[in-house]
Amino acid sequence: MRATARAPAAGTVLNALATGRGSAFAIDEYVHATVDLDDAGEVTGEVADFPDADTTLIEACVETVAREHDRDVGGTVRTQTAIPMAGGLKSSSAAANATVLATLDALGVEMNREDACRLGVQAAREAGVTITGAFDDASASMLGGVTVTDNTSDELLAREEPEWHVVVFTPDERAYSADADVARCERIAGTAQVVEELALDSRYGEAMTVNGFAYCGALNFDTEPMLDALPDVRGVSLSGTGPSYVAVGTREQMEQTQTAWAEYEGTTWLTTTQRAGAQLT
Ligand SMILES: Nc1ncnc2c1ncn2[C@@H]1O[C@H](COP(=O)(O)OP(=O)(O)O)[C@@H](O)[C@H]1O
Ligand SMILES: O=C(O)C1=C[C@@H](OP(=O)(O)O)[C@@H](O)[C@H](O)C1
Repeated sequence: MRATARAPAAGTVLNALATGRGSAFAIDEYVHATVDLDDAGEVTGEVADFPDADTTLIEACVETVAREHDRDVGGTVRTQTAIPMAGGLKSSSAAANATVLATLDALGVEMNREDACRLGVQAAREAGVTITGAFDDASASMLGGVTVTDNTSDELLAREEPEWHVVVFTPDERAYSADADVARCERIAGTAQVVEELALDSRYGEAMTVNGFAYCGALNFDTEPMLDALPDVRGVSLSGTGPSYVAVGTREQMEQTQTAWAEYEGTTWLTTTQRAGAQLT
């Protein structure tokens, strides 16, 4: 019983740590998962090229799906990706979604993608890799496009399919979401509510930029990369709890921003929004 799936990474419009409400958009970069099920009783995870990576999340995803469908399984789960872990680009949500879809397929059971996504969120909570459950990031990755969610109830508030060019800058350091200073984020709840109103009004670019300045302040990240991109882009923000930054706009605007960001140490790349979401492969 082997199955494979892929799920896209994502960038942030609104970080949910302040209010529990968040918004994210899928990008055209993927985490691939391969699930092999047997009757061994134990699930073992592996991240390709990272032998020391924490595999708790992907193992929890296989176990959560099996439990939900009253199955007692063991086996292996392996992810492969070029997306950095703990980079703010939702590799954890993408890894969970790809693993959940592959596990469902290996078990031969069907489930709608929104509910499948909620299983991955449940597993992420169990694995302790998230603060709010991150249904915002998980839904963007599972469904594609941009989503706005309430992570306190795992409810989808809005979803659209914008076509933006995207540029990403990932400094070399890492920032685990579970280590973020939530108390500092809660102090900017008023600003986060303004960002939510902009997002629910489909003003995603402006929402992103307000989110970026507010969360750079709360989480102590440099605002300089945002200033480099402004005023010419549609939106620019710190992604998630950092350290990556994302900007959206036209291809030409993204190329200009990439040139500016190439001056920093780290990796920059151009991509686009992704509208199809996670898929079996
Ligand atoms: N590609 C992956 N394969 C397996 N597990 C992953 C992967 N990416 C992230 N994770 C899990 O998620 C944790 C990092 O979560 P988080 O800090 O939210 O990262 P990100 O911002 O990249 O989503 C890792 O410690 C690991 O448990
Ligand atoms: O753990 C969480 O609840 C969250 C983590 C953040 O993302 P990253 O995992 O990308 O840092 C944030 O953007 C999201 O809204 C909620």
